[in-house]
Order: sequence, then structure tokens, then C-alpha cells
Amino acid sequence: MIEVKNLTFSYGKDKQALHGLNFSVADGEIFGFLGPNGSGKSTTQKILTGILKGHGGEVSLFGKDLRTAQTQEFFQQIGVLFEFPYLYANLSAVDNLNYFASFYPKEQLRDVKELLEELEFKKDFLNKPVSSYSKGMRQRVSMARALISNPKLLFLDEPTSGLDPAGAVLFRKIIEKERQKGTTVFLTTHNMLDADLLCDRVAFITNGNIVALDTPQNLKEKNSNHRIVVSYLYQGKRKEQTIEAPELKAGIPFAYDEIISIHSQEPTLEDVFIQYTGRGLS
Ligand SMILES: Nc1ncnc2c1ncn2[C@@H]1O[C@H](COP(=O)(O)OP(=O)(O)OP(=O)(O)O)[C@@H](O)[C@H]1O
Repeated sequence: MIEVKNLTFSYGKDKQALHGLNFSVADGEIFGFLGPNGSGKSTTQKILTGILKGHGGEVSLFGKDLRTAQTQEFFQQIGVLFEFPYLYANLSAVDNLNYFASFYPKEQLRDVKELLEELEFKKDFLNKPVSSYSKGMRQRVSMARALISNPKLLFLDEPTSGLDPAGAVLFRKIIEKERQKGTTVFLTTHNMLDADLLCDRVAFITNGNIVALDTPQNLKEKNSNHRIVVSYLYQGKRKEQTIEAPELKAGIPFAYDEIISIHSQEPTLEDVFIQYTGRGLS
């Protein structure tokens, strides 16, 4: 679906934002693009969605070179959730969505009200102006905008930002539903939980370079110290020991009366990111 070879981009002479990215995203894959502020995520997404022109290297989407692919048909196949909601503040959710829907062929469209209902949008605000909405409500309208045209390729920039925990769970369910439909998703995020739960593979980008690319599970396993922490009771006292995972093959290698818990010391995706880049994700 997406093929990127040696992608470079400079803002003027002095600011090279991308230094030769290589990756591909398969049909139906949820691909996570993770990196700290200023690493080049938005620049990459803007190039892939045709907003930013003048890249170096080769990019193809739907099997066509991006430089020639940007026809009306191309834009009708992609949906974009922008990091900052591009909505008309004086129009209601319904009017915003009807307006964006007017750019697409009717047979491709989803029903505005059904979509907003699926996104658990508050009914009594349907016809009130966007300027009166909370952040979470605006995010729901932005997601509806991205989904209204049933896109084959969906770009989501920080989809769960501004949502409360229940809203984030709902959005993850909706993204999962897109996966089941076969939609390809390019997910740009700082949110490690979203990336870990949703993505088939993730790329870590820092300073305009991809420094790791794999499944979340492989990244965690490759960077694990393979140690296990055992909490247990022995002769009336609570104790804890750390052992190497292979030692477990022969059973617990020390005396105990009762095991309380066993935890692997597998790193989180954020730990792995910091190992690769030396930087946190904010
Ligand atoms: N319009 C611009 N003019 C000049 N430099 C820019 C411009 N936009 C971005 N940059 C620079 O390009 C680099 C990559 O920026 P980009 O916005 O792609 O990062 P990002 O990973 O999306 O960051 P964030 O998480 O803050 O959105 C940064 O050094 C940034 O300062």
C-alpha cells in the first residue's frame, strides 16, 4: 500500500527534516510511526498525504508514484485525521461533515448521523456549533471526517489525544473495526499504549531517521533482559528474587513455601524507544 525509499525532505537550505527513510506498509496493516517532538512524523505524514511537495527519494501509494498519483481518485481513497482539528467553528458537527462529504461520490459515503452515533457523540450537540464543543467532541468530529468516505488508507495523527480513557478505548475499538474491514492505517502517535495495542508494526523515528522497525512484541523481546522476578513466602517471611528466564525450565531454583507472584521484566515499548533514541516521547 505504501512504499517509501530513501525519503528526504528539507525546509529551506538549512533544515533537513528527513534523512532518507525506508519503510513499507502492507495492505490492511496498522503501521505505527512513533517519535519525539520534532523528529519528522508530521513532515512524513504531510508528504504521504500530498500536503507537502518537493520530497526526495521514491514514494508510492496504491502502487503509483506519489508525484503522479495525486488525482481526484487518489484523494477519494484516503482519510486523514489531523493532529489539530480542521473544522469550521461556526458550523455544527452535522454541517461540517455534510460539507466534507460533498467532496466524495455519494455511493462511497457513510451516514453522518450513524457515524457520529458510533463515535458516541452527544446527540443534543449535533446541531450546535463546533465552537461550543469540548476537545473530546471535536476529536470525535475529526475522526468522523476521516471515516466519512470509507477510505482504503487512513492517516491518523494522535487519534486519542484529548479523549478521556473511555473515549480512548472507544477509538481503539473503531480503529480495530477498520482493520477488520481491511483498511490500511498509518498511525502517528506519542501514545505507547495505542501503538502497543493496535499496531502490527511500529517504526521509531528520531532526528529524521528511522532507528528501529518491527512488531511491538519483537521490539520488547529483543530488548528484554530475560529476567523474572519471583515474590514468595518462605518460613513466614515475604521475599523476592530475580532469576534468569531459562533457569525456570528446571522449576523455581530456590526454597519457598508459597509463590505470591511471578513477573517478567520485559520492557515497555516506551523503555525500548528510550533505549534506541536516548529520548522520551514528549
Ligand atoms: N514549516 C517548517 N519550517 C521549518 N522547519 C520546520 C517546519 N516544520 C517542521 N520543521 C522542522 O522539521 C523537523 C521535523 O518536524 P515535524 O513537525 O515533522 O516533527 P514531528 O515529529 O511531527 O513533531 P511533533 O511531535 O511536535 O508534531 C523539526 O526540526 C521542525 O522544527
